[in-house]
Amino acid sequence: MRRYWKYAKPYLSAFIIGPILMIVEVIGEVVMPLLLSNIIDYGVNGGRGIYYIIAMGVTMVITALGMMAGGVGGAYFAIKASSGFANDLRKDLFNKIQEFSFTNIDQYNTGSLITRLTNDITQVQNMIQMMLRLALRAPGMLIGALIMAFSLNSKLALVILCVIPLLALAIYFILKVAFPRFKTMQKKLDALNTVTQENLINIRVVKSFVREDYEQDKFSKANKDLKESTVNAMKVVIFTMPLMMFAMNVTTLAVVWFGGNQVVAGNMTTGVLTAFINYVAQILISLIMVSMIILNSSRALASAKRINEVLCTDIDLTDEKALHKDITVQYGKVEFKEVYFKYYKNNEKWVLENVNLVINPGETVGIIGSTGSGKSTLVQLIPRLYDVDRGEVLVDGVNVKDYALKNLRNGVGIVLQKNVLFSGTIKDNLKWGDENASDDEVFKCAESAQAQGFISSFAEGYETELGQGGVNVSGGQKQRLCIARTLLKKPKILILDDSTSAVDTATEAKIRESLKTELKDTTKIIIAQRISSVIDADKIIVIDDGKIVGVGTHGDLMQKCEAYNEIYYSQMDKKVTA
Ligand SMILES: Nc1ncnc2c1ncn2[C@@H]1O[C@H](COP(=O)(O)OP(=O)(O)OP(=O)(O)O)[C@@H](O)[C@H]1O
Repeated sequence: MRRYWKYAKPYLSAFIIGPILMIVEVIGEVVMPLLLSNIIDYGVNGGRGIYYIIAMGVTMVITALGMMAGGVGGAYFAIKASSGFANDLRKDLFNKIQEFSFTNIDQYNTGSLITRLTNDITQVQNMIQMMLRLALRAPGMLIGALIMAFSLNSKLALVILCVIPLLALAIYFILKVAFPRFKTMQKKLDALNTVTQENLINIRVVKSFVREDYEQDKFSKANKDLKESTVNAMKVVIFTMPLMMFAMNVTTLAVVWFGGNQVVAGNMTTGVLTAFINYVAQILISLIMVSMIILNSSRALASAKRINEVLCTDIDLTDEKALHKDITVQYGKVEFKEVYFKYYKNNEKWVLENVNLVINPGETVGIIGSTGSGKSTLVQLIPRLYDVDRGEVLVDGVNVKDYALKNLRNGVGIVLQKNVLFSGTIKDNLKWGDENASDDEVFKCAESAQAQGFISSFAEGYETELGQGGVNVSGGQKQRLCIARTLLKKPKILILDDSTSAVDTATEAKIRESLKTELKDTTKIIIAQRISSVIDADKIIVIDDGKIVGVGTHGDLMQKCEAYNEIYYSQMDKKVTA
């Protein structure tokens, strides 16, 4: 609750004025039946005449207008407060996700995060809006109508009191059943969002594998699960309304029966009975409102817990304890000292084991190894995308944990293996590396990444709009744009994680050449599948099953590293066969 108070505070005036205005409506609702009873008893039956009836009628119209103003104002402030609250909460939730480390991101699936950012917040917003409109109105109406009913005829009012505990008990049981069902419903919505999102992102793969039927079945199942869990939860809600109506009708019948007898016996007037029936209706309607508030709150509570889960996630990778927050990467020296790492902390096997390594400023270092040997994992430790479990990674002699994350990552440019572009123009995408870069700088980096040629061939050049994820450029073009984007960052350490795999060898050689001549002082770490991509490197690191099994130039490794020889000859064989 303390967490949510923060979001209510900026809208405190709306949170207070809204319910107060709703009270105006309640007062009107309580007064109206009394005015009606006066018209019947004193105007019609009591013979006070037409002017009395008109005066009462006018009072009723004025009261109704007041009620309308209160209702509209109350609703307006309720909407203002609840949407402001939801807006700020959504923003904070999104910001929190931006702070997530890679490990945190691995914990949640994207569909679930989308549900939490959208539907779950909407549930909380609806609950707040409902609360502000009804939280004072329902109890106000209940108490007001009860007082009026007792003051009109206390014996008859006892009939109403009998039904209240029964209803309260029924609501309690309904809620007990409803809460877990709402929780399940939100989980099913997560699953549906995940299936939908995965399908839409990978629609081209689905089509190329002709797996539409399979995907349709998968979607239908998730959709059916959601439908069933919704029906299951709503059954409880469906049951609430008729139960309330039943109680209302039985109570009204009892009041008409006992009240009617009193009218016949001359102990009660028709006007009072009419007013009484109105109050009974108000009492039961307010009970329905209370039950709706509670029911909706239980749904919103399930959502609030899910939102809280994200907000309370411990960010396992922060720079809070960094000792040198103000320093930046100056030279680009990288050292690994007895580094051990694994993704799943309960696993026995290390993904990286006892890694010791020194990469000097300005060096070009190639990393070679079989798939899954740990190459990407190794380089991701440099900009602290993951933290080591044992040992330390140093940049310019300082532990990466002691840098401000922003400074470290500004100094280390990494082109990830699974890199994506964003919707927007090519220039927008490149400027992602440095939003203040001049056009000349953008052109220069595109040139170095060998992207200038194909960009100029597009009719719109740098203003060409890229589709979502960069769908309208080829794989190799996309890789070159990603490299250019990273070059704009002017990093001291440049890491290319298999970033030229889709680029032809001649273009790749040109990229290597331009990196060599134009980024002389930058430390370049290049992960590659092809030995030809790193053959000229100052140093090649060979990784096998998470361990470094060879470090040296191509010549050194050919002489002393068996694993390197295996890779080399397997690639030469392929070449000969090809
Ligand atoms: N996010 C992750 N969560 C859990 N395990 C992971 C994750 N990323 C990689 N792994 C595992 O860690 C090991 C090393 O993976 P890594 O991506 O570093 O290999 P790689 O040498 O770069 O492979 P490739 O050449 O195929 O890109 C593999 O066994 C892989 O399954």
